[in-house]
Amino acid sequence: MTGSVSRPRIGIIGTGAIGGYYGVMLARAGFDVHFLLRSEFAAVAEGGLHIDSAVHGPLHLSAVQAYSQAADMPPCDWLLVGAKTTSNASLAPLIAQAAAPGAKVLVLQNGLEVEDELRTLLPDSLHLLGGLCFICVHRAGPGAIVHQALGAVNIGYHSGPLQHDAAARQALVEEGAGLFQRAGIESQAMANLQQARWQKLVWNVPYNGLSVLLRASTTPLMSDDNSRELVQALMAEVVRGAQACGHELPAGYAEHLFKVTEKMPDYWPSMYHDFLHKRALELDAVYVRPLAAARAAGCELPKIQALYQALAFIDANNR
Ligand SMILES: NC(=O)C1=CN([C@@H]2O[C@H](COP(=O)(O)OP(=O)(O)OC[C@H]3O[C@@H](n4cnc5c(N)ncnc54)[C@H](OP(=O)(O)O)[C@@H]3O)[C@@H](O)[C@H]2O)C=CC1
Ligand SMILES: CC(C)(CO)C(=O)C(=O)O
Repeated sequence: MTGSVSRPRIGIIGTGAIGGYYGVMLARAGFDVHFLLRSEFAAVAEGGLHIDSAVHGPLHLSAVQAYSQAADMPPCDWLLVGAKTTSNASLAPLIAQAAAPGAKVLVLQNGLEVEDELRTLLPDSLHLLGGLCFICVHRAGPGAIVHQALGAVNIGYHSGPLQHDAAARQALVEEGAGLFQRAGIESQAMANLQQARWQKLVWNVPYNGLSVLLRASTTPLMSDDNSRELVQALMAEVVRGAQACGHELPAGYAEHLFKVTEKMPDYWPSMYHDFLHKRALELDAVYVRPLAAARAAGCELPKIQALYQALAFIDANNR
């Protein structure tokens, strides 16, 4: 038995900052949420999930339906993937194990083409969607998540049984956005997932990489003339790359994100946390694939290329 249409069963594949935050919000809204964990399983099964949120105050989900094996999870109607892109290939069998027939798999990750590898490894009967999270969250300890700001999730359809039925595809994406909206989270259905992914890269390409390269969070990056100029130049290259690939981003989008960042609390992007904890950096998703896509469209992005080369060196020497 899966959940009902009005109360679908939701599985979280990878309960870190993103998976934990959205999973807790959905559970608090009354959804039947099941959490797959790895290193933090024992701590969460015993003590629950704690969110220290600057927006909602302290939140505690005490009775967490926690699993250390996907095979033990009940069949889920929606699966939210909250692990890093660097582990996608190894996640595919876990997703398939936890999926109800015809389930919707929503990949809550940054980067370009992150669904492509998963698609080849998942059954054709599963819908694959991408979700772009505009949020500042990080893990502070086992089962402990800090939510500093924002929270919206924009969703688009990638592939699956509805690939050739635009109206049904749109309805499914709206159903996904509706889950988040019912949990008080802003969520929009995006008509074009690839464009939405390029749009998100306008933020992640400069700030994720520069935080690692310069060991600097957003406040110092936004307080220095040289780093401000570099952020703007990198943003402009992402916009150019997107354009070369056929995605005209909304006018003034880079300027808008630059201003949003000036108003954000001081923030260390998720790539910096990976660097700090000696985990693999999401370089393929955030740099390699956008660079390759732009190059294939005849567009070189030299500043992003240089940033990537420096990060690849740092990543190789950090593990
Ligand atoms: N943090 C943020 O503010 C934002 C993050 N993003 C994107 O969201 C994605 C997730 O990032 P984030 O939440 O920060 O990452 P985290 O490192 O906090 O969380 C990843 C989680 O996945 C778990 N995991 C990985 N592999 C498995 C597995 N095989 N079985 C079970 N659990 C597994 C990890 O467990 P373990 O502890 O064992 O490693 C960890 O709990 C990334 O693509 C990131 O770029 C997007 C927007 C904002
Ligand atoms: C841009 C930001 C900080 C929130 O909008 C984010 O989503 C990220 O860290 O990837």
